[in-house]
Amino acid sequence: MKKIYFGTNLKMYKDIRETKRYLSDLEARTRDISRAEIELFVLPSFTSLPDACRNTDRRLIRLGAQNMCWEEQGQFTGEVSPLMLQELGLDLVMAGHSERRHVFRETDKEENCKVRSALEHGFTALLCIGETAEEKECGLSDASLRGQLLAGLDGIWPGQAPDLWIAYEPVWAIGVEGVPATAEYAAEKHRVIRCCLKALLGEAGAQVPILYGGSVNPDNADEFITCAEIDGMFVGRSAWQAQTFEKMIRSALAAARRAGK
Ligand SMILES: O=C(CO)COP(=O)(O)O
Repeated sequence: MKKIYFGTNLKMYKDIRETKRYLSDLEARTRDISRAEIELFVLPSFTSLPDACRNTDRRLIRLGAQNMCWEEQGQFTGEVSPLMLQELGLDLVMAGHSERRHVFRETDKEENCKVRSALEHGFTALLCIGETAEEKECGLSDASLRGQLLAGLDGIWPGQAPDLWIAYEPVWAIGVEGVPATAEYAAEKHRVIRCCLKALLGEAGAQVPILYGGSVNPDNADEFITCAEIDGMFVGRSAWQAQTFEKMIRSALAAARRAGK
């Protein structure tokens, strides 16, 4: 029985009070699901993190940051350092979300610095990768994914693989304008990613969880999760109501087990 990963990125939504209410609701609703079966995580806004950390049972919901600076301290106005996140006792740090790469123009090199720093500071690092619509149209999806992995994981060694998660989020599939990938397409790209992880990290690369994200919703989650290649779901909009997320988790988990996962 494989552990199934379910996570949500709250992006720039929910204030401190809303985040607190959401987390306690999600915690209560999913308490009975064995954490040997699922890994549940939430990435709130920076301002909500201290309160979220104080009030959440971290055995039930792991908490992470949506972004982080790779430097410990210095003249980096507006950035949040790994030491500051360590103070909160966070579990994970995300790097390379499509909105960071494409709205804020972050580079592969920067994502790599963040992944390295997150791992060095004892966090689980969640590296997001995904091709753009143009790359897909030009048949460059696989090359783009390989490139982002090669650059993003530069300097990472197999011993660090147990603390590494990957999210495959095609840029064209994310957000209100996004069109979800078909499960078949997502599974195919997960195979490309797995192959690359093995080439980079050897056998340790075979164990790194790969999550799919991009317009996951209650109608398509079961189909994604029944694919052998897909280890979990990374959800935006459809997870921001605890009740909807709970239903999605229960349904997807049951579908995964029926599929023999
Ligand atoms: O960006 C995402 C998760 O990080 C996905 O967002 P949506 O599920 O809203 O498309």
